[in-house]
Amino acid sequence: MTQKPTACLALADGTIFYGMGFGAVGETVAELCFNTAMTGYQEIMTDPSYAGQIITFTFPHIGNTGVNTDDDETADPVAAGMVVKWDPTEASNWRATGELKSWLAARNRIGMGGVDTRRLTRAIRQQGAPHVALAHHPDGVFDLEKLVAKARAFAGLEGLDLAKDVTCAQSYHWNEMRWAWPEGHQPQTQARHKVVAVDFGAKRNILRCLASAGCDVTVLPASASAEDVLALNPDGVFLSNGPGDPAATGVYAVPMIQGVLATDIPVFGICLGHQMLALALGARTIKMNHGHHGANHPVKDMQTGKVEITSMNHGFTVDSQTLPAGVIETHVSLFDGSNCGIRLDGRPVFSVQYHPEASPGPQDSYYLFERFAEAMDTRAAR
Ligand SMILES: NC(=O)CC[C@H](N)C(=O)O
Repeated sequence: MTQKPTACLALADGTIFYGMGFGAVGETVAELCFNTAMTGYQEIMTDPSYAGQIITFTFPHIGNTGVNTDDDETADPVAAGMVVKWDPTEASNWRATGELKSWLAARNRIGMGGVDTRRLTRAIRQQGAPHVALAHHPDGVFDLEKLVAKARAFAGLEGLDLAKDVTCAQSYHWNEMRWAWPEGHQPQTQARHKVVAVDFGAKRNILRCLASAGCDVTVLPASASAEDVLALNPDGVFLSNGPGDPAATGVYAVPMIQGVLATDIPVFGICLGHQMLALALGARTIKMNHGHHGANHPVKDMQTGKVEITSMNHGFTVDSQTLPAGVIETHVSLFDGSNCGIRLDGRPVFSVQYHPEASPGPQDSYYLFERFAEAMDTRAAR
């Protein structure tokens, strides 16, 4: 780096990384993770599950496709900041309607380029997701001691209910479908099933996938009780992804889920929804060393032996050792053997740790939305 650094990342262990700031000016503290996806930085930055985290992108060219008005997974970026190898260049893509840098600045998020992201990623893998302070000051003046102290003072994501910060304020209706079709799948143009989706920080493409599988979706805030959910007389209940510690959000969500499980209504959960379904069934969740964040994670379907390439974003995991009798492990990560899916024996209740809606990522797992719709068809036919 020949220019004077304008950004600085301080890890709680005292390690300092310098780079060039972009986006918003200021300071922020968070947990640091790395994401290995080669595309989809806009979807990643706006995934509500990233609340409380700064993302290191291992793919070096971030920003070159700009930003557009279609790819946000929620209204604002939710990740606390981004760290990249190269300073983003000007956008060059037919879909671009703006530049990453000004988009980040307008949304008050800090970016830092010119970083040795390989070294940083190794640090994350070795020490576990570190607590960090990220500063962007155009004058290049940093109080390093204060930044390290800020990073140390950050308590981390364990025990944090962040779903309450990113859930919708009020219930709403969703019927927008996907724009593109995964190969071999057909859109269901008739909404056949009334689904309640409980929003712990839902990505828009999940709601689109539900609509595309034939669901008429009513989204409820995370604080919804079982009575609120059942009052809508749903054909199926969906539990969304979301940020933070599943055990903390589970304090109020688990009783809701257990109330739903007392009926015969089909239930489908993704990521945080998967973790909290597991909690509701009596399992435990634990914090991972550095989590899984990327768009190429191989997962094995334990029933068929088939491997799916999946999109992932999680820092907690269901401890498969604690799955009670009657809860079947359906999917397992081929990277580390961690749990990636469960189902309740003999019941249309299932969930996955990964993201079948992709955004970004491969479309291998879209069948799960259709499986949910089929479960509702089966119940209706009884
Ligand atoms: N994408 C998600 O829903 C993330 C779930 C949870 N917050 C985790 O980090 O494990």
